[in-house]
Amino acid sequence: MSAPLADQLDIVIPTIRNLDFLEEWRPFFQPYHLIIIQDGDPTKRIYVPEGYDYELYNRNDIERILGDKAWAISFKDSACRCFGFMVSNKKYIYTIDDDCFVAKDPSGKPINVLEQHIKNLLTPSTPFFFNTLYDPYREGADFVRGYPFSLREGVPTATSHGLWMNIPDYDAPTQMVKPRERNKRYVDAVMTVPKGTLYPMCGMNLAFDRDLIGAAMYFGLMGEGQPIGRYDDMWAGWCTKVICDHLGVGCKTGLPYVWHSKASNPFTNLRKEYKGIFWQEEIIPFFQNLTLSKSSTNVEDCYLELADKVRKGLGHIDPYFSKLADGMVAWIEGWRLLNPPAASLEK
Ligand SMILES: O=c1ccn([C@@H]2O[C@H](COP(=O)(O)OP(=O)(O)O[C@H]3O[C@@H](CO)[C@H](O)[C@H]3O)[C@@H](O)[C@H]2O)c(=O)[nH]1
Ligand SMILES: [Mn+2]
Repeated sequence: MSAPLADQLDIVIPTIRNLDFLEEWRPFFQPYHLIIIQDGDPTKRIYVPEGYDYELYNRNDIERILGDKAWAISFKDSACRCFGFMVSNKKYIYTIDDDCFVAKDPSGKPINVLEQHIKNLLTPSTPFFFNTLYDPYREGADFVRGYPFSLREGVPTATSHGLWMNIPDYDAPTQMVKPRERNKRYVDAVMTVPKGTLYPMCGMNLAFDRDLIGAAMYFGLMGEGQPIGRYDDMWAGWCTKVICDHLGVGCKTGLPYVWHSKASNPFTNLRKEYKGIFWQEEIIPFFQNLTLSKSSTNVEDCYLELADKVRKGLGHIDPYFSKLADGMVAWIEGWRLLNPPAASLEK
């Protein structure tokens, strides 16, 4: 099996259950280093299948490493995975949920998600003009007639958002009215999300370039003690997309697919996400109308400017958003603590 960039990519897995799913992924994942974020009870022992190279962090580790900034990392929510993005020192991250397994393409061939995500990340994005034949850099495709040649070089790709066969990532209301709906449709396409368009980024099967967008991949304040859950990846998706648009880098969605095996409880999910369902009707226009200043030329500065705009622009909805803005600042402080600029390392 191919294991591209095995020395440049970490796999981040949040888990509050177990890691048995890694047995099925072994042919594809074993060459890579894993960063496991153990959520919930830190005294519980999580078994990692033999033969994997990994580091594992539980809540005690997060508190020990981040100290007075640890509060910004969620507890009892998959949002905890972003701590893995912070501690990694690799250029690329792939994150996957522990109930996602190897899917098969229409020919029955098992899908090597890392191979496809890396292809997506290493080929340019086309956010400024939509190519109707989808990914023009793919074997057997190209830019179609009328596509401006001045734009055909594309821009660097920051994120690669994969999809899911079987259990789709639906919100609780949709899941409640369509409990038996399964995604059986394999769409053989990768496309760039156009500039100025937001998208619902799901953390289930996601890869990104840490150098290009890692510092904005904060999954927010969710789970225990918070008024909202299951909007962790959505929050990160909105923040990263406006910053990618500002910095002129791209976000792709489509291939590869994973097999999402388990539907979480829609009633529990409704309790977690209901505030998000009506808050997002104000949050999304906020992001759609947001512009970042020209002086914000790197991800960290963009993110701190965004935190300030969140405090001012969303604080009226609920005091939660001021706390979330504080969390965004604490996240960058933690990011800088664990990822000091290269120059400061030379001293
Ligand atoms: O308290 C928790 C709950 C879960 N996890 C780990 O996070 C992922 C996703 O958990 P699960 O599969 O139960 O949730 P889904 O509803 O299928 O996930 C979708 O909703 C998003 C919620 O944010 C999530 O990213 C989507 O994939 C598993 O690995 C759990 O073990 C946790 O760490 N803490
Ligand atoms: Mn799941």
